[in-house]
Parts: sequence; C-alpha cells; structure tokens
Amino acid sequence: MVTRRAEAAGGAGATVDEGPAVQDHYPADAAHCYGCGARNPFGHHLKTRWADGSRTETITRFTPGPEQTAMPGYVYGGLVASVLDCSGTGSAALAGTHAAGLDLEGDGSLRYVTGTLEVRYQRPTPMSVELVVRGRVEEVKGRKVTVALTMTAGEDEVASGRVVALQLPDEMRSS
Ligand SMILES: CCCCCCCCCC(=O)SCCNC(=O)CCNC(=O)[C@H](O)C(C)(C)COP(=O)(O)OP(=O)(O)OC[C@H]1O[C@@H](n2cnc3c(N)ncnc32)[C@H](O)[C@@H]1OP(=O)(O)O
Repeated sequence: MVTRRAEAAGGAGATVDEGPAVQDHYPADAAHCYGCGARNPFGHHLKTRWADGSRTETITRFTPGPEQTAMPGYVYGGLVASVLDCSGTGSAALAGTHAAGLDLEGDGSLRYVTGTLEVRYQRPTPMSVELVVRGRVEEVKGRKVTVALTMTAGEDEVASGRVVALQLPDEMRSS
C-alpha cells in the first residue's frame, strides 16, 4: 500500500497554515492512529494546524491516490469521512488544549477521540487533487469539543460535516 503525506503548503486561497501540527506533539505511544498517527506506516499521516491567529479555525490537507477510488476519477466516500474525522479530532486537541491554557508541547496537552461524526457529501470528490479541510471550533465544553468542517477540492466544496470529540478515555490509553 502506498503511504502519502499531506502537502503542507500552498493552494488554499488566503488561508495561512500557522505553527506546528498538533499531531507532531502526540507522544510515540499515541501516534498509531490510521488517520493521523506518525507511526502508522499505512495511515494518512494527517497534520492539523491553526489556520490563522484567531485560534478558532484549523486546516488539514490531504491528496488522495488511485487506491482510494470509488469510481474512476472520484474518491471513495469512506476516505472523505476518514479525513474529516481526524481533522476534527486534531482540531479538538488544538482547541481543548488552548482553552485549558495548556501547552501543546507539555505533558498536559489534551487528546481527543471521535464521539460523533457527521458527513454530508455535496459533490463527487475528484481524484489526485489536494483536499483542504477547514475546521471551525464551535464549542469547547468540559470534556467535549464540537468542530464544524468543510472540505474543498480546488474551488469546489465537496463535503462538509461535524465532529463531536471527547477527551481520550482512560481505557483507550496505551499506558
Ligand atoms: C492520543 C492521541 C489520539 C489520536 C487519535 C485520534 C482519534 C482518531 C479518531 C478515532 O477513530 S477515535 C476511535 C473512534 N471513537 C471511539 O472509539 C470512542 C468510543 N466511545 C467512547 O469511548 C466514549 O463513549 C466517549 C469517550 C466518546 C464518551 O464518553 P465520556 O465518558 O467521555 O462522555 P460523558 O458521558 O462524560 O459525556 C460528556 C459529554 O459528552 C457527550 N457525549 C458523550 N458521548 C458522546 C458521543 N458519542 N457523541 C457526542 N457527544 C457525546 C455527553 O452527552 C456529555 O455532554 P454534555 O457535557 O453536554 O452533557
């Protein structure tokens, strides 16, 4: 299976990718996620950053390949969902950690899993075009962060959705 990394620059209008990716700060024992874990050789290796100085908008980029085909020329919907999913949990980790006044690089930074994922497929998603996911943090409430997401391919919005992410439960921790 081919492994690709999302490209980290260019092609997103006026949006600026700012600072390190949250996944760069996941500890080694929490970096196995298929969507965003740096230590998963078969995964997407998604990287989610603040999109600007507001600390409410995030950006994640991914370019799908032919093995992620639905119909020739178009991307499999499960891949679209998967990219939205980890864009949402990464955004939640950025937002929850920021809201708690913690440092991403510190031991106390917060990690999140998916509680609920909603996806609306708006248009067929073209293959081999960089997909840009923008996250907007709607709410940080206790253990829960809600993030609204849009995915664009070039000028077209191809999907949108929402992730409700909850802080990583103890039973899912590896140590
Ligand atoms: C370390 C780095 C990690 C990187 C990996 C990124 C993850 C990648 C994405 C994934 O694939 S994660 C895998 C798929 N997800 C799971 O397997 C999660 C399974 N579910 C659970 O473990 C628990 O149900 C969950 C942690 C989601 C919630 O349990 P909690 O005990 O934390 O929730 P609690 O009962 O305390 O409820 C807290 C709030 O969240 C709400 N809530 C609970 N479960 C929810 C849910 N599933 N969806 C939406 N909201 C939910 C609940 O209503 C409440 O809202 P309010 O505060 O407003 O009252």
